[in-house]
Amino acid sequence: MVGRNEEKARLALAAMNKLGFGRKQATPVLKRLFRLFDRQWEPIEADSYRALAEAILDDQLQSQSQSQPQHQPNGGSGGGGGGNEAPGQEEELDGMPEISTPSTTPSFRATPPQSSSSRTHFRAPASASAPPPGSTARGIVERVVLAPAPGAPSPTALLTKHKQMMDAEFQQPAFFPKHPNPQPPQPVDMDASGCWDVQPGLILRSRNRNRNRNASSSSEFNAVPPPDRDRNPHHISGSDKNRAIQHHNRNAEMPAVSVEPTSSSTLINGTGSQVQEIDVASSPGGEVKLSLKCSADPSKLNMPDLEAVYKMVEDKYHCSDKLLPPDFSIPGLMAEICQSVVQLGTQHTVEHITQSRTVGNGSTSKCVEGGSASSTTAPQPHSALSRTTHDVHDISKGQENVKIPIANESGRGKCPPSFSYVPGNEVFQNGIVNISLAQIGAEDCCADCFGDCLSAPVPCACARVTGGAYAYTPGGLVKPDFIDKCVSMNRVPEAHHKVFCKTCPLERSRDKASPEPCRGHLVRKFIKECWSKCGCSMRCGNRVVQRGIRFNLEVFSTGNGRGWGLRTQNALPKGAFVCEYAGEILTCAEVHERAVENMKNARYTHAVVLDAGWSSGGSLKDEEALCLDGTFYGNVGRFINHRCRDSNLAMVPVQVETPDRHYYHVAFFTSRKVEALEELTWDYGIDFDEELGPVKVFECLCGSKYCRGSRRHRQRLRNGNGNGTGKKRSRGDPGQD
Ligand SMILES: C[S@@+](CC[C@H](N)C(=O)[O-])C[C@H]1O[C@@H](n2cnc3c(N)ncnc32)[C@H](O)[C@@H]1O
Repeated sequence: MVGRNEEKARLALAAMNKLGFGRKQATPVLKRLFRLFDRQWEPIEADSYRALAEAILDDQLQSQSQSQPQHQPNGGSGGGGGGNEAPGQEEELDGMPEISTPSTTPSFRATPPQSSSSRTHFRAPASASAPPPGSTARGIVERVVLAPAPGAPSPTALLTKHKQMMDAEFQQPAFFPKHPNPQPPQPVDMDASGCWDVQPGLILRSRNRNRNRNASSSSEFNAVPPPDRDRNPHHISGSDKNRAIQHHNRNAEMPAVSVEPTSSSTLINGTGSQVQEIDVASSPGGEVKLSLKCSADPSKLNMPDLEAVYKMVEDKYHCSDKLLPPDFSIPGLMAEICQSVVQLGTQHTVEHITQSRTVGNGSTSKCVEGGSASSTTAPQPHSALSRTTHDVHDISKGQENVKIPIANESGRGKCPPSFSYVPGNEVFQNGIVNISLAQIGAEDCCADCFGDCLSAPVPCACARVTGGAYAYTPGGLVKPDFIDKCVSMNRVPEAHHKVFCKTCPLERSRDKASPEPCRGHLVRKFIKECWSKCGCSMRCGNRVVQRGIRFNLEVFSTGNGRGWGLRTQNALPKGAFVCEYAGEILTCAEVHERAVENMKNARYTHAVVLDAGWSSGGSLKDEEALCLDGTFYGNVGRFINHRCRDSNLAMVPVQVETPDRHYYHVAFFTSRKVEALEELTWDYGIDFDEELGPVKVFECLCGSKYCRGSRRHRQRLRNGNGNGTGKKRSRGDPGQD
């Protein structure tokens, strides 16, 4: 074993030698690391001996700071830089071969410059350098280096980790960039205590690091001095709290930057642990120091092993299905680390990570997501549903025929709010959807057909719904005249036939005791597709919607206040099926309840009323008055934004599984040719002036010249000088109930 160690040590020292570290300097550090890593070579050899090189660099810096009188710790010998070893620890790597230092200049030399004024370091104030009273034990300094992430980053790649045993005298852990800078850095004296706060309570002044050196002691920081705003030229008000904040140190020579985590990155799990502070300090020499502060009940906290913390965080990310969650962010990752420190550090009171699998900015990873594989979604309150991460490469996670990426032009890793992707509708709770083969009579299907109904000489029974002619062309498009009629229904609803319920379930859902009179429901044109009882094949031209999305779509951030939107990657002809609006099938009453609840949480309910087949004079039972809610379970249809009048999509009710018109598919077809990358929009048919009690209608930002929901337009109507058409009912608005 000694022979193997000898050889390993020889190679390690040779590698260090190439970096300009002599044997004398490298050997003691190597010995320390060897012991620290339980005599394992793997962590030492990893990344071309990176841990070793960094530890040597640390030693160099430490020994330099030790040599500075103002930072000389009280007593104790120099640190590891000179290779001082505790007695009795020499023998571990006996037989280490002598390696001569080459006289040639190495590719980069990490040897510190001669004078302390020409090096860069971060150091605690002199007063903070003294070891805590009575402290003689070796402390553990644990460092997290956020490494640059070339290519697709992984949490493991982002975190380079090593631990370094340090003597108690080593009070000033130095922070380095990942690679030593070949150019000697500019002289910097980074007195962290010189950084001030601009936001008391949010960003704290740097603290006495020495207090937190004992691994088993609880965290203790210096009290926060009041901010000296007069002296701070960069005071930023609370409204700017998500921005990077410039701090200046007291002598205003060395800038430091403090970055607060965004509010979402501090939304952590039930342990209540959050990143209270993320400080980023930079020096003109290009060095950057990051520090995290999180807090836990000091009476319960025992500093956990950093490896365990890393493992906990890595486990969470591995659970996010190989890809990083789309809402991945560095502050989110830091939050995970803080959270894991606290969780592990207080493990005797908090269960291990099975309780919490949050990743990124608080989204729950897929591996614990309940999902919705069954045809009925869970009846628990949705506010309590766990959150789902999105796959930026395909928001449908493989559930559609095509991948539907989330375009992220801003490059900031932004992501749509969490919801569970379902390619088709799911019954929530009380809604009755009568889907049974027995219900499909001979008149509702074409059992005798074969192959493609569209190529048969006589249209089949399924075409009866569309007047005996198929709505689709052999090329799979909806015929232009059919689409035009659907469009016209949205553009001039008053010119189309409406039915009026005796007692309207929509009104009942809002006020059961004394519902308002029905405001009418447009009688829409349906398409009936062939289905299971039909004799034709799946390739029959009368099966379009049921075959799913065919065109390449993408979800994108509109960037103009309308949130996320849907667009096509390629040009689309008129009449092309884009997608359906899928979601939970709820009764109108259930949706209204949800909408009111969501409103309290400043969240819109994305629901569409399935009233296209409500018949005249009837009195629909509550459980038959259905809606589709895509808020929590939905497909890409939930991203289609509203555009007043000249939208490029038309909504068509399509019957697939049942002739019962209380339930149908809400299918979107292009109402005209659409250009590549053009946003896909639909006129929700909203009356923006309608009062819906607690449920608010959004202010329309569609930009159409026909816009009826902009603030200006509504103001004009209120002032009486608009040409409003009077009150009309909003029916298909996925932005309200
Ligand atoms: C079905 S969702 C559409 C997707 C949504 N933009 C998102 O980010 O999830 C409907 C919601 O989008 C927003 N929205 C849609 N069209 C809009 C428009 N023209 N102007 C302003 N907001 C709009 C409203 O908040 C509405 O409640």
